[in-house]
Amino acid sequence: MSGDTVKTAKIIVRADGAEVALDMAQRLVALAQAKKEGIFRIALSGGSTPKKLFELLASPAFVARMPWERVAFYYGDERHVPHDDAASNYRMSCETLFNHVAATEGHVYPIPTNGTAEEDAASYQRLLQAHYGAQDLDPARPFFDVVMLGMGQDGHTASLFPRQPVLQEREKWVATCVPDDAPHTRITLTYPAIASSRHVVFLLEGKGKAEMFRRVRSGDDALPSSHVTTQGEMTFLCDKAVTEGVS
Ligand SMILES: O=C1O[C@H](COP(=O)(O)O)[C@@H](O)[C@H](O)[C@H]1O
Repeated sequence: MSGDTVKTAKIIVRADGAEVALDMAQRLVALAQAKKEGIFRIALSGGSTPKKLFELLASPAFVARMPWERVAFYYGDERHVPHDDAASNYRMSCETLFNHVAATEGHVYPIPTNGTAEEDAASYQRLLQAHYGAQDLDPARPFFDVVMLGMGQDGHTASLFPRQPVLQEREKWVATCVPDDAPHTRITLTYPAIASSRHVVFLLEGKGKAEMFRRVRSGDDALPSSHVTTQGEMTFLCDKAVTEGVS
């Protein structure tokens, strides 16, 4: 496996957000179809960027092509709010995708938010460990087939926010984070859990992401996104506005 970092990641540029979503949907279908045995495990990103992708996956063309019965959906991060809250990543994914595709029933694993944040993070870690079949991650056996990530305008990814202790976490797979300048306590995959992947794909669109993308690619260590690694391949899937002016 490649063992990519953000510096070695491939950059793919598409015309606009619709083309980014189409590329990602096609990529997910191709990877899921290519995996002939076992469950295809995807960690979804939150925020607004993946909406178009989720809607596309719920469209008839993709419903027909995705081998849903072999696909399991997890979450890279969640706001610690009830699942019906407007800020919930799970709620957004249900409204745009899961409520429309019956075949996903029983294959979606939301981060729980009904206990304390610490309890819910520990509970999600136990679920991942049970699905992995071990307490410790083995670099030779990545858990996720695909981890989808976004990037905030402060350089955060998943809910790995600047200046927060979660950035030093190397043991837990799932941890809490209280951003100092963004709403909601968060629950997030940690760096080692994200690294336990065959593919990491950053989905980026809009000129608001250009500056952070430029800084991450140029190795700005202050940004949480700069420290993402994977045991497999990493790709930045961007629209033109993100990469304009970035070498
Ligand atoms: O808070 C979050 O922000 C990032 C970026 O979100 P976007 O709205 O700019 O797409 C997202 O990737 C993360 O999952 C989310 O919880």
